[in-house]
Amino acid sequence: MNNVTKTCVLNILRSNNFLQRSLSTVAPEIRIYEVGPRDGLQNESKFVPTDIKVELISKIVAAGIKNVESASFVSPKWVKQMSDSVDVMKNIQRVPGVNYPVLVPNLKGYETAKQCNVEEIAIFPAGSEGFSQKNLNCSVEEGLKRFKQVADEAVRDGLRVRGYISCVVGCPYDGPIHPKNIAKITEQLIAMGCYEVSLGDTIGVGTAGSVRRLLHEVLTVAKPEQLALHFHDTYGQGLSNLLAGLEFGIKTVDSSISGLGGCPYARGASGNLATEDLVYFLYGLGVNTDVDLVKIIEAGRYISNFLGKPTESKVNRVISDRFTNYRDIVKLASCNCS
Ligand SMILES: CC(C)(COP(=O)([O-])OP(=O)([O-])OC[C@H]1O[C@@H](n2cnc3c(N)ncnc32)[C@H](O)[C@@H]1OP(=O)([O-])[O-])[C@@H](O)C(=O)NCCC(=O)NCCSC(=O)C[C@@](C)(O)CC(=O)[O-]
Repeated sequence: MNNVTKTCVLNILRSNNFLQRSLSTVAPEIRIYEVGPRDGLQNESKFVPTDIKVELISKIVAAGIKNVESASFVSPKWVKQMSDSVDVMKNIQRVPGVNYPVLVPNLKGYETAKQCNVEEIAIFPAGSEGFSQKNLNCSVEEGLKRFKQVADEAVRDGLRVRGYISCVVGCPYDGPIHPKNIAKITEQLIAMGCYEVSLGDTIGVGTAGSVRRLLHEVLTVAKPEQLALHFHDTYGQGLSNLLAGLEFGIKTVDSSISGLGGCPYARGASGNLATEDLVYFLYGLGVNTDVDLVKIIEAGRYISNFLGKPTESKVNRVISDRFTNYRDIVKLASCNCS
């Protein structure tokens, strides 16, 4: 073995030890925050009728997911797919203990959200100037001012406020984004009263390396329990990015049924990390999840069939119908196929 090979092997062994040590500190429970009915559908050109959206939400909840972002009170001129959000919120059968948050861009959207008796809203400044202009028609600073007005009202009304930051690693218009910029916005969102800030890799360019660099910076202003990870899977890095994030003690993960998703104002953005792939991955880690993968797979097939396109979830694609009990899939994911 030459010296270069020896160094490589040593580095791999060291990183494996590090991985095992850090995985033992991974929380036994992970909170899954489903964004499919909003982030997943907003980019679909075929209009999804209200009853299909409502049925999708109900199937996801029936599978055991407790947080389902269900609608978006943005301008219908900007995102037509979300134009029936009031009807969606009025028609879902709310199950006690389940959180049905909605996206809100400004005070006008907030007033509509309030009329729908929501308990949690999400505000969503951009991490880059280019994306802010395209997505919100204003600068990052103006966006933050606007979102502070919304957060002030919501906190006063006793609602929970979640913050997203988009383009936390890279922007389709401005290129790479410095982690310090994201830490600064995170700090501002927490000061506005956000109980959690979801770090959005909107165009999915992140890697385990860039996610680590980002988290090193953001964790100087926030605790792990104040953060969530939101990865689009454009370059197939979603799960490895997630593993990098879990090593920092973050316990909330956003995902989208069937891997749907993308942003109409972010060129090149593809779907989010698929919920089916996430649940299978968590089974394999032995992380406690009360989610029934068989039912989640059914929900993914339901919406993919409606949209008339194949699922983006690898797990959904390969798990055959012979699995009728999610415990069999847990065994498979744990390599315990007796
Ligand atoms: C922010 C605005 C509204 C500014 O849009 P604007 O055109 O600058 O708004 P305006 O204040 O000038 O108003 C223009 C018209 O829109 C109406 N309007 C204004 N607001 C609303 C509202 N809330 N609901 C209904 N109507 C509204 C308003 O009443 C007026 O109507 P008019 O007088 O012309 O008839 C617009 O840019 C917008 O809606 N943007 C949102 C776009 C969007 O939803 N993008 C996808 C979100 S996903 C994302 O950001 C990333 C994330 C969160 O998923 C994380 C990740 O993936 O990384």
